[in-house]
Amino acid sequence: MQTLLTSTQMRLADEFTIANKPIASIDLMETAARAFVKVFLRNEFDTNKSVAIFCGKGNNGGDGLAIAHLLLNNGYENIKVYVINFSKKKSADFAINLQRLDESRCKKVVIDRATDFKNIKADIIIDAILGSGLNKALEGEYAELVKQINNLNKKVYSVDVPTGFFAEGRLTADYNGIVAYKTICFQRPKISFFFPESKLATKSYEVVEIGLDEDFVQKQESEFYLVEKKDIEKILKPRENFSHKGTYGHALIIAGNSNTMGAALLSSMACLHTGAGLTTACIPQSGLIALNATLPEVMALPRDEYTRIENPTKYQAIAIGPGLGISAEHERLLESLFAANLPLIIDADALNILSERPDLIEKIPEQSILTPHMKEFDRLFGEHSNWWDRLQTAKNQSVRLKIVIVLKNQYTFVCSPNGKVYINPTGNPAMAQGGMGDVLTGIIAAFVAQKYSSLNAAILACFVHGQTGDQLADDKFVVTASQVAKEISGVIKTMVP
Ligand SMILES: NC(=O)C1=CN([C@@H]2O[C@H](COP(=O)(O)OP(=O)(O)OC[C@H]3O[C@@H](n4cnc5c(N)ncnc54)[C@H](OP(=O)(O)O)[C@@H]3O)[C@@H](O)[C@H]2O)[C@@H](O)CC1
Ligand SMILES: Nc1ncnc2c1ncn2[C@@H]1O[C@H](COP(=O)(O)OP(=O)(O)O)[C@@H](O)[C@H]1O
Repeated sequence: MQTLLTSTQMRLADEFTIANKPIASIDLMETAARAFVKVFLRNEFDTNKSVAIFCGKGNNGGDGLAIAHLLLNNGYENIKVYVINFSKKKSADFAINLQRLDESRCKKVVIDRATDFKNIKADIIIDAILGSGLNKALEGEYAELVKQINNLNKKVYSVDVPTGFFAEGRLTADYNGIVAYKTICFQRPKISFFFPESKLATKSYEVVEIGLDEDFVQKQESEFYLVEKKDIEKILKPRENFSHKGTYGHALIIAGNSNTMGAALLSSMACLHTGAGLTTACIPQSGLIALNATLPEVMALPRDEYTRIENPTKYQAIAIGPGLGISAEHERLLESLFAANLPLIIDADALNILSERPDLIEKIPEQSILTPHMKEFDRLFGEHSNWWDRLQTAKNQSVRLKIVIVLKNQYTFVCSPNGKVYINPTGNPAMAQGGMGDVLTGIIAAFVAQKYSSLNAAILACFVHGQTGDQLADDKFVVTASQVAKEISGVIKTMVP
């Protein structure tokens, strides 16, 4: 897992590295600038293009000055630096790099007022005005300048973080910072990049190593971790010699209704392909033919209005909700399962039933896994106007109820009862189609059946679900839920030891 750091912690890592490694502050800045330029040149190899570099007077601006120098040395002839002189203060490394630049042949203009700023002819803009030192929203001259830069409609590369964008904390819809084409950020992604609101600030981001002490960075106390493939490879267990279907658990999927049988089929199919030893689908009578015809490996437990799950302990995992439908019978079914006090996987309509019964929320068995998307989450725990607040609620509720909340999104947040948030990096917009969540539920059920802890099952499931979608999207515009369900097994095979 990559530990994600706040801006303050990044500054500490910077100080620690300078104090403990044989590298001076100005050289660390040079390393950061080099790392930026490497990615920049890979994206923009036509050195005939003209580049305007906007530099504030802090360390972000210092990076910008060093970048100007490096681009000149890499064949870019048409570079112009705009020094934003709105503040008297300047950082020491900015001052050193400004002197170096003055001694070079680089063109430089000082902007004292946003009104000094004339139409810029450059093909590309590099934004190094303000970085992670941002301490309040942009206003006055800065806001005006940024507005004018955005109005140029040029391709903007931001250094470390778009000017005006908070690297962590609440993001609002009235964002007035730089709109970047790409942000090349240092050592770790910014926590804010994982929130949907970040699309207002940058189309994409790329992280570059700048030589900060990795050990120090990794050991920082954090609430946020980014899951990596190597974590998944560590958690996944191989199929053992002499194992049999009983070894890998029995999963029960309570799902589907007359018009939503597909949800039950998708969950069951995903459960099957993720390796549960046995899968039973608890579906209405009307779905039996469909189930038998499409998923012969799955057993059926016909569901009617009087259905109770006899002996729930015979299942190692019970998932409830996809396409279930909301009714008094289903409410009673959910309540009776809660009474058995076994951890459940709770999705879709089972979540919607809970949002009508706040008293039942208090009775969710510990270690259960809830898989809400944004709307289901807000129905359960109240409206949120931004994702930061929503995630704080998810974190608090996971701790309070001792459950795992899988808050689904492009980057899904897995919130654990220990207060940590594990961010899933896989998945893509080709997966934005109905049924994809049903597949995720089936995958989680299969991992729980195979005796992974609730937290590990959720982390594993989100990763392989997204990874399968990513692989399929290589040559597809859209990826369907059944395609993902069928391909999971192949993807797991590439990651299992
Ligand atoms: N840490 C690392 O690992 C490394 C970091 N590096 C680089 O350093 C960057 C961080 O640099 P930094 O700390 O000097 O701050 P930066 O963003 O340049 O801001 C400067 C000053 O602007 C001001 N200011 C803030 N908000 C404002 C507002 N809304 N409107 C107006 N003014 C505002 C504020 O001054 P104050 O308000 O306190 O007077 C602040 O001090 C980082 O993004 C990366 O590029 C690399 O070089 C090497 C490794
Ligand atoms: N743009 C996207 N990028 C990555 N994953 C996505 C994207 N859109 C949807 N997904 C994934 O697909 C699933 C959608 O779940 P959900 O909204 O419950 O779907 P449904 O109810 O239709 O089955 C989630 O796991 C989500 O992470």
